[in-house]
Amino acid sequence: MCTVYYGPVISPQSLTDYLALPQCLICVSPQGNIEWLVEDVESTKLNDVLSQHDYAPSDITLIRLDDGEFLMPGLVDTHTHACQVPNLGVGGELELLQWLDNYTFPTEARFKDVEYAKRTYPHVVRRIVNSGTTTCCYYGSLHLEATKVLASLVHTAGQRAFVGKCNMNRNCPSNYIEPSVKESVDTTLALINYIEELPKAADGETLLHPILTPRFAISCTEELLTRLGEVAQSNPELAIQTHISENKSEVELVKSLFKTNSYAETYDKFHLLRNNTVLAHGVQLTEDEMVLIAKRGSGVAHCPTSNFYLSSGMARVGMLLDHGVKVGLGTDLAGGYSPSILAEIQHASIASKMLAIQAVDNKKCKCNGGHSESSSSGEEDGHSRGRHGHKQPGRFTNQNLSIATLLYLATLGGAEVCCLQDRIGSFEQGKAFDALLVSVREGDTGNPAVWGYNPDRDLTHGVTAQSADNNLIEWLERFLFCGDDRNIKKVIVQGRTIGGRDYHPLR
Ligand SMILES: O=c1[nH]c(=O)c2nc[nH]c2[nH]1
Ligand SMILES: [Zn+2]
Repeated sequence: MCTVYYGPVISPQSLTDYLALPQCLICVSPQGNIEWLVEDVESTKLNDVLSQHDYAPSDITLIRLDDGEFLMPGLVDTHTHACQVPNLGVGGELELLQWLDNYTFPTEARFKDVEYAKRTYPHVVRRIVNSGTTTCCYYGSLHLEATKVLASLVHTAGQRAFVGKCNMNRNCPSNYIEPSVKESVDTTLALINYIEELPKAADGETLLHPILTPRFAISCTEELLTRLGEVAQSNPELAIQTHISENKSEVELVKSLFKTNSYAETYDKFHLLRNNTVLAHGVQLTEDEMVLIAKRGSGVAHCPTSNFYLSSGMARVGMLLDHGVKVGLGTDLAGGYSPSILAEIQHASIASKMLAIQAVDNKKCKCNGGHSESSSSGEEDGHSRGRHGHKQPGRFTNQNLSIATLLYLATLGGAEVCCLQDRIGSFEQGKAFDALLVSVREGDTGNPAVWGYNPDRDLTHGVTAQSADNNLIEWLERFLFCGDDRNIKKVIVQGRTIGGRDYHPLR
């Protein structure tokens, strides 16, 4: 039986535009795909529309959204570390390389104990799902068995995901390092095989995918990257995730270890930059690297919470977009301290505003003469020069990210980074129904912030057609900036509810 949702719907369209449809009808097939969508349906016309699609009301399950509720595409987390969740919110006084040695490697080393993984990972996956993440790119630890536990849990939960086991055979502590290239590659292949052999839904599509996960260039020898590049080349569909250019000391170390001119060039040398590569961070990327990444079609996981927390800097998202690089958002737990992509939306917005403010300040300095050019995080910003010698920004460079752009990065942009844009990220006929049912009603959610403490706004008395689309735009904005998991009533993947406040599987 099909499920038909009726009510307000938000759906991204492009980096600069999204649909806010107050009275939308979405029909979801038993397989969880969007059969059809009708944008403007008055309540009185509901049965007419159903019968136009050859349905009698008894043929379908109708879910009418309550006042103050809306549907939006599920959030995509393009980069997180399941094995660092036990360390959330600790260690933020350090920068990347010291933080890895002092906090992160010891935390991940505990997953050698499979029983620890079995106790820990269920909470990790549940928390991430209930945060509204319908698709997630997970890093596991370097351990095969613990990462199989993670993969099985994600599979059972029904989340759309990529799960990878870290490859790391140098510059790591002796109790948390792979003993040989062979062991690293063999266990990687074993995990890929394990994930591919997990049971498939009879009529559904595969939600869980393996992903090649060289931790970062510093923790991999040339021989290991060569072998991983070969694995990648023999399997073009296999996704790849790694870190790139997060921190200045890291970038310098990579260039000296590999004798390359840039971090991106290093991965490219080993055939690891391609259209299904997810590159976390990119804070320090130069414009030449952006050009190369765009040429290879790789995507960047922008992780602003982590970038602020570990004092890495602010990724130039606008410039990446102007170079045609695909960009999504990532929580990067536990470099980031929130499992919610909403926190990344908020921090991405702030980071873009900081960059815009700095750009204006730098420009004023130049106009007054005498100051050297600087950019927030790189040594150059490389735009073509205008008549007065000022660099000319593109459409997004140095601009505040708009609500439309933030929404896009969190949904369809993330889907592009994962090469899943034909399946998820927006509501379109034929796509999978991966969605959130959001409520902004205070009484419903226990989150007064979203309702704005305004006694004159009483949704219980209904939304008028005239005011509805304005309200909807406002609801979205409030949810993105003041919302949290209390506002997410249902987390839906491939048509199936897998989490959210209303999800009580054991009852
Ligand atoms: O934010 C990060 N988290 C990590 O675990 C990591 N490893 C390498 N580089 C990293 N960056
Ligand atoms: Zn990371």
